[in-house]
Amino acid sequence: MILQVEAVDTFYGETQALFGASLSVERGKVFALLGPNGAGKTTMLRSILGLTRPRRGAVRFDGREVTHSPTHEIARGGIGWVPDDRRLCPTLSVARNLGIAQKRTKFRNWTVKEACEIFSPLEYLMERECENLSGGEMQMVAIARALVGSPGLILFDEPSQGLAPKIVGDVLATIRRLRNEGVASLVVEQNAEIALSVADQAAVIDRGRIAWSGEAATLRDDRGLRQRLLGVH
Ligand SMILES: Nc1ncnc2c1ncn2[C@@H]1O[C@H](COP(=O)(O)OP(=O)(O)OP(=O)(O)O)[C@@H](O)[C@H]1O
Repeated sequence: MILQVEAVDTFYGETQALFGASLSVERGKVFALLGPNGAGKTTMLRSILGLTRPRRGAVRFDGREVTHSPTHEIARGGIGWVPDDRRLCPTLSVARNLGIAQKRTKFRNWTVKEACEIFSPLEYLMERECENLSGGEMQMVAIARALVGSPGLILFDEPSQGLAPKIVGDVLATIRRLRNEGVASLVVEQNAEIALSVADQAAVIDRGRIAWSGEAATLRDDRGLRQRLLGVH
């Protein structure tokens, strides 16, 4: 396993958002965490990165406990993050945004050039300031930025949000390509159909508790189960 989250309880002040939530992501595989608005998906990602620290439970990345490590150290260890609002430096060029994110880790080390070969349209945008990109282009830059950090695992927060169907297709194809390159992904999505189309394993979170976990194919193929867990067809 590249990531193990074990029975975490995470709070915002006195409000508990995760209740004994556990999940495990296998090396080089895609894991989908599904659930409705406010279920705790983003909180799970924040708990893994130490942005909102779990009060109880443990987070292990690449065999090492990181529950109490500073966020920058967790990221440097090889966890990439693609936040739902992208968080690019708007006045800097694509090249600068990627250049400042470049890191070496024990995992495969990616140069800016190699990351751009995965996302071929980026080559033509390198000198463009990020504030002048379309939503889809920003998402591609945000993924490339995660990749030049040479991660063993990338956390995707709602990667389809606000994107046209064609661009969503490109993002899914990219997640599949990263998988072929041995990079694992944890994809948090409200849209189960989209996430299940790329996932190997999946879990459903409901009001801060993991309600189901198993093979993604089981959820993909069982309409009744999907309906019961997610209220969708
Ligand atoms: N900064 C915060 N302060 C207090 N409560 C918060 C904060 N952020 C999230 N919460 C609460 O924690 C719970 C889980 O929220 P979270 O954002 O993790 O859900 P989510 O599944 O990612 O939903 P969405 O898809 O709407 O982002 C919700 O009840 C939310 O209101």
